[in-house]
Amino acid sequence: MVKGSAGRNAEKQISEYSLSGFPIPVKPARMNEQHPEVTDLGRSGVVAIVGRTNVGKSTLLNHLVEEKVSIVSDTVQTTRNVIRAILAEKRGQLVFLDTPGVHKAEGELGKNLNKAARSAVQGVDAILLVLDASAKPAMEDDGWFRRITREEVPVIVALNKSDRRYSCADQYREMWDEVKADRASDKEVSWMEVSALQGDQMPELLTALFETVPEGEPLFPDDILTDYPRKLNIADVIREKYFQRLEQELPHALAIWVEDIDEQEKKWTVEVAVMVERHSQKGIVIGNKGRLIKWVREQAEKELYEMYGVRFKLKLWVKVEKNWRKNFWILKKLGYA
Ligand SMILES: Nc1nc2c(ncn2[C@@H]2O[C@H](COP(=O)(O)OP(=O)(O)OP(=O)(O)O)[C@@H](O)[C@H]2O)c(=O)[nH]1
Repeated sequence: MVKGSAGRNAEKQISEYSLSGFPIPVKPARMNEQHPEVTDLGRSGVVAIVGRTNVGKSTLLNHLVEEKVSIVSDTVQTTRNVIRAILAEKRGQLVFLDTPGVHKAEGELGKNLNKAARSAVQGVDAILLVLDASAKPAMEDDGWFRRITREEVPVIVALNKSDRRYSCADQYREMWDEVKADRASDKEVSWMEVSALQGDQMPELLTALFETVPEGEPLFPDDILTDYPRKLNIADVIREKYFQRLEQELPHALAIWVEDIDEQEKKWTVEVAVMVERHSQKGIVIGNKGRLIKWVREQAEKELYEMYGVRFKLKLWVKVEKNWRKNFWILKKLGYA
């Protein structure tokens, strides 16, 4: 199991990711035999990046992860959160979540924001609250401050856009003090003045994040990291072909899942499960005399050849999974069902 004070959170996260149908094993922590209190594992955790719109969350994330990242996909979601990026390096692994729904709710204060905010930060190991230090604090910032007084996990507050001459950093600190007093909270947060645009304090922020998350095995094994975006992409191409041909007829619960890629120099053989819910839907995705599935395979192989510059052999297996819908619902959110 994942070690560390926030270990339970990480376990919870993993079970949520696993819900999505992907095998995300949790390996036991390796202990250092001479110093059982020390592990050689590095640190890994899930970080929610929150803050009102336009404060620079995306810019900041892009800068933090640079090329070291495996961007999973903009559309890869768990039931609540979008995995925007996974940063894997020798210090460990940081899984960054974006928070769909929060942006939309941000304009409407009160209940909606509160609900979205609550779900955005639930179960994570650390929260990175991004503020625009070059603009006056807004009601939404107050909302976020209030929310984090209630969170037990560590919070780093990034006062972004510190490259701009006009700074409201002090006003944000005052607002935080007021919120704390109002809530009788003794919550401590770490403050950092950064510029995502210019990259100021980005290495320091990354170090702070690594120090904040628990020690433990990486949340995502390396092979999943390399394979994952490619698998999603191949699944997307196949799914798109089905969409082109079926449109209305498409079984509601159709999911494409790439199970395996065997990379030979001249040809990649890919095992693909085409998941449907009921036996009656099997015929639809196979088509009369297998014509549809053949067409989908050929079209997808052609497109993938153009994309990757290597020949593809797609092996499409239609599978009926009675309980697929539950998974499908999640997969749909994951962006490839
Ligand atoms: N001067 C300055 N501009 C910045 C900085 N960080 C981001 N910006 C600018 O602020 C604007 C918004 O940045 P985004 O990264 O899109 O903000 P966001 O918080 O992801 O926005 P939403 O997706 O709407 O929530 C862009 O024009 C960025 O170039 C910074 O450190 N300094």
